[in-house]
Amino acid sequence: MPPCSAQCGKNAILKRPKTGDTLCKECFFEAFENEIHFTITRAKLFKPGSKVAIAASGGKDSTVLAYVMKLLNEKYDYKLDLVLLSIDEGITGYRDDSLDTVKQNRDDYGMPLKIMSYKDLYGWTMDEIVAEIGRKNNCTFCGVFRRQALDRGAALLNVDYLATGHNADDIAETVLMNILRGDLARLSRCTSIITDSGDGIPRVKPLKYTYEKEIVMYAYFRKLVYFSTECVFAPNAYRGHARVLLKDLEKIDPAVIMNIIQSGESLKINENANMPTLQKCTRCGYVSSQDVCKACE
Ligand SMILES: Nc1ncnc2c1ncn2[C@@H]1O[C@H](COP(=O)(O)OP(=O)(O)OP(=O)(O)O)[C@@H](O)[C@H]1O
Repeated sequence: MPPCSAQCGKNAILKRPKTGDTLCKECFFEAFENEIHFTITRAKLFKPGSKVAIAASGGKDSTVLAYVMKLLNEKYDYKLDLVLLSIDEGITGYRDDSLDTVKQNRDDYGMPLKIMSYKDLYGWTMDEIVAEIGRKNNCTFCGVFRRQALDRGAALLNVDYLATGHNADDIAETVLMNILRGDLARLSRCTSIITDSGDGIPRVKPLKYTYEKEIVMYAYFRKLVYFSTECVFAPNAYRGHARVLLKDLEKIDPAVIMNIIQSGESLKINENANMPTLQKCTRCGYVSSQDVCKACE
C-alpha cells in the first residue's frame, strides 16, 4: 500500500470508498468521525443540553451511530444526554438475537437502554401477525408499527430528539424508490436530515452522508460488535430493486450516492402537484395521510 494520503508518515491500509483516498487506520477514523461532526454542526442537529434517544437495532448503522455519537459528544462537548431505544418486533431468530447485541452495546458504551415491544404496545408480535396474515405486506405493517413504537418510546423517555442510523445509501435508495413510484410527497421530504414525526419529537439522521461501505469498514477496524443477519421474513421487494440499481451504479462511480442525495435535496415539487394532506388518525390520533392510519387499519 502507498503512504497515507493524509501525509501522516504511515502506510495506508485502506482505500476510502467515498473519496478514493488511501489512508491509514487512524486517519480514516479521523476523516470518518469529522465528517459526521461536520454534518451535525452544519445542520445544527442538536441543541446543547438536550436528551437524545438513539434508535438501536443492533445492526451496523445504529451500532456505529451510538459509538460515534458517544465519541463526538465527549470530544466536542455537545453536552448531550444519550440513551438507547430499541423496538422488539417479536421476530424469533432475528430480533431476539440482535437485542442481545444492543444489550452488549449498552454495557460497552455505558448508555441506558429502553426496549419497547410490539406485544406490549399492540398485543401482537410480528411472528403472530405473519402467522395470521402471511408474508404479503408484512414489511409494510412492521415498518408502520416500528415508526409508531419509536415515537411512543421517545415520548416515554422524554427525549428532545430521536436519532436513527439511516445512511447515505438508504437515503439515495429512498430517493430512487420515490421517483420510480412517483411518490412526490415522500420524495419531497425523504432527504431532510431533520423530520418532524408529528408529535413534536424531531427525528434526525447524523449518518445521512455516510456511505454504507465506510460504516462497515469503520465497524470492522474499530472492532465494534454488531448483528448482521437479515430479517427472517421477506425483505421489502421494491426497496430491494432500488438497492440493486444503486449498487450497480456505485460500481461505475461511487459519487452517484452523493449525487442522488444532492439531486433529491435540490428538487422543487411543482406547486400544482397533487399532494396528500396530513391529518390525525380518527382512532389513535397519530399523524396520517388518511382518516384511519395504516397501523389501525
Ligand atoms: N427494532 C429497532 N429498534 C430501534 N431502532 C430501529 C429498529 N429497526 C430499525 N431501527 C432504526 O432505523 C434505522 C434504519 O433501519 P434499518 O431497517 O435499515 O436497520 P437495520 O438494517 O436493522 O440495522 P442498522 O440500520 O442499524 O444497520 C436503524 O439504523 C435504526 O436506527
